[in-house]
Amino acid sequence: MTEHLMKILVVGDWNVGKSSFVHRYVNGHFNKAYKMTVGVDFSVKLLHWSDKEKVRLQLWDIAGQERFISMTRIYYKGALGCVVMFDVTSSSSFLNCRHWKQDLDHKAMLPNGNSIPCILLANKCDLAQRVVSAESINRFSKANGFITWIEISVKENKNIGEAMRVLVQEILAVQSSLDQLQPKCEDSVNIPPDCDDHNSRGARCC
Ligand SMILES: Nc1nc2c(ncn2[C@@H]2O[C@H](COP(=O)(O)OP(=O)(O)OP(=O)(O)O)[C@@H](O)[C@H]2O)c(=O)[nH]1
Repeated sequence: MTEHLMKILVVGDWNVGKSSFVHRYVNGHFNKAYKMTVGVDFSVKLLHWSDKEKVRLQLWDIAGQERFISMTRIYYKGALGCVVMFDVTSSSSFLNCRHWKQDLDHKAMLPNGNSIPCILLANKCDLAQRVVSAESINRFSKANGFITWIEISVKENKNIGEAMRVLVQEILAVQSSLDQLQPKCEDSVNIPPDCDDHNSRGARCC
């Protein structure tokens, strides 16, 4: 059985439902009351991905309030994937997703320099007073390098597991293509015969 460990960030403006999303996904409950995140909260979820694979997700729920944002560079280190969330009843939370995505791309990247896989989640679709259209989300998602976007309702438990499955699937695909880029023993540069273990400049493969 192989176990993959994945650090996943959950970012977006304050009050869009990030903590509720993580709580729903990990514990299966919804809390109506708003409790502001201070700094960062962590949760872990174990997925039985297939007969041969488990995925241990480390979810980093980053506070959306402006005054906590200066710490995020440290939080982003080692992340393999990201959820950017907004509230469909708040146009400013949607517009700020550009900032969250750009910030992510500056602070976290794959070993080959590419952006880490990131999904855009449109939360609170249970509410009637939505102000962000599907068409503009679609355009925005494509223009800003998201894997895709999905409409969710944490309150009504709509598309929560599905959205995370799409993200995990993409992370596994990206990680597997990166593994294939790693030099294998037979592909590596031959070490001259006079190089031995004491030569600190000699690159060794296995
Ligand atoms: N109607 C509705 N309300 C929701 C939904 N998801 C979250 N909420 C409510 O939105 C409010 C904010 O949710 P939080 O999860 O605390 O928001 P947050 O993004 O973590 O906020 P910060 O911790 O400040 O970054 C709470 O009152 C939730 O109950 C949803 O799908 N539908």
